[in-house]
Amino acid sequence: MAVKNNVLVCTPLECETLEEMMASMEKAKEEGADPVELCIASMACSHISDVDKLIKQRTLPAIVSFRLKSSRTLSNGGCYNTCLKVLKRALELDVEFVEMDYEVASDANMTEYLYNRSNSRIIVSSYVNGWKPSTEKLADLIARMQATGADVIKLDICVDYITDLAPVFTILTHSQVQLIAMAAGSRDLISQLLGPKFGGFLVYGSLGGKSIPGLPSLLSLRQVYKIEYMNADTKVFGLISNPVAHSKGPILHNPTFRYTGYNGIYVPMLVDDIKEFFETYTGSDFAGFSVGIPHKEAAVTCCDEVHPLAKSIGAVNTIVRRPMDGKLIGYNTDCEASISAIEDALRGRQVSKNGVPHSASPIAGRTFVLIGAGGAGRALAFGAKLKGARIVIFNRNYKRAKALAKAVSGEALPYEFLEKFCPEKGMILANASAIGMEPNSHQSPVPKEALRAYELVFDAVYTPRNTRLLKEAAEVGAIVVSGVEMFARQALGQFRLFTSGLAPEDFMRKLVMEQF
Ligand SMILES: O=C1C[C@@](O)(C(=O)O)C[C@@H](O)[C@@H]1O
Repeated sequence: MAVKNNVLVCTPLECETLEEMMASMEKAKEEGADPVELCIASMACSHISDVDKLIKQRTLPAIVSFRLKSSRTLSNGGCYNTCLKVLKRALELDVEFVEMDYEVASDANMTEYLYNRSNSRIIVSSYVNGWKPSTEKLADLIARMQATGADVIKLDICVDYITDLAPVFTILTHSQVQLIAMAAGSRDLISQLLGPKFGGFLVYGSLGGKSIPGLPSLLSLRQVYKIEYMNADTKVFGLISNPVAHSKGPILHNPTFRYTGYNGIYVPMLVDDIKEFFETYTGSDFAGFSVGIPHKEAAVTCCDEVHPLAKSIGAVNTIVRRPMDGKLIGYNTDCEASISAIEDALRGRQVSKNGVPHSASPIAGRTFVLIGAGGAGRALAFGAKLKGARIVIFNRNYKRAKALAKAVSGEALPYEFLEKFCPEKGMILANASAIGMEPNSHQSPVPKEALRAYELVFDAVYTPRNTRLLKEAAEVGAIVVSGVEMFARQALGQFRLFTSGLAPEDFMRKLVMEQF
């Protein structure tokens, strides 16, 4: 049985009135918050007098904070005085935690209160903004903040790239003082998700199931990531992609880690520069990666060794750090996943004369029309070629289409010809472009009438499950194969590589059916 850590999960409450604060607190309790942060600066001026009541009636342990920068209605001078008043009162009322900006904690007016506090623990916070964090600079800032008598130090960090978080993790790991690192931006989600692994004192989650940039939802922290079970030995797996928020990987891999008893976490990583990412995160803690758009081709050059199939495809969607020597090994699980999904669907229909399914690939000798020449397109093209199909490629960037066609001895045609392309009936169509993906689910790469030329239509897009392309293909009588099928199969292949052989296929399939 896994042991729980003692990391606190907190949700900040920013409400205008006492009633709203109380109602949100109840909701936070239901969603699994340990303490709530009562952000008093968010309360309207006329309700500040309710702070006493709010603290006394709280139903969860609380952090009372007054962030000077976010005071809703008060002018600067009034704001500062109100801030001191609120924090002093919170100390008098012995609230569990009182949080204050570094400049407030350094104010002589607070010294006596800080010194004479009884049970309240003091969180001193500072913004790390406008400079790139380094371990030296962060350590220096922490030392200065500690001198105020803080029990806990909080760094409110603003970074441009996911790689800027590496020194933050180093500081979290080595800090002698209890530390909170809060980085709120779309590239910073892992600052909260991995906080418990690196020894963070507390992490934040948002209320109401909504994750806002940089802040995972409380519900996902509790139900998907189960971060209360994370510890220093937890291996980190991540999806390197841009965009990344659409991925269902976390809701598939995380429960599967727990089901198999593997101590791992799978997190979305919004990465801009994959090369820089691997130059920065070199430790064995970062054990494996899925690679999504647009990095699958560049990923090949980041690996120390690449599996022959991935090498010939020229795209990697899975990277494992080999425990023995730390080398990065690249694989491609998209190819087998997509081609086997198409084959199985065709086999469902194709039965030989004596009633036994054909053993040869049902793709062999067929015309395979491919839209897209990126990482997923390359996997499909090479897979179809291996099975003996004739490949015709359409891609908005014609040069890329031609290069891929050359590599698979196929043909590239200008994108405008796609709509009218109908050399024969009964072809196979595969969309490996992002057309039709949420939020553009009203789009389809091929008009409905043109779909009559195809026996089977496959869409690599899996959000939504039933894309417009697939709906229209089904309406004209084609066999349809959803990207969800490919997603499930490629994820199973990844999980096997991540864990050196675990492959709970039935469990993963059931999850996909229930959750997608
Ligand atoms: O194409 C996909 C989907 C994916 O990017 C995701 O959305 O989770 C993960 C990749 O590994 C895979 O090849």
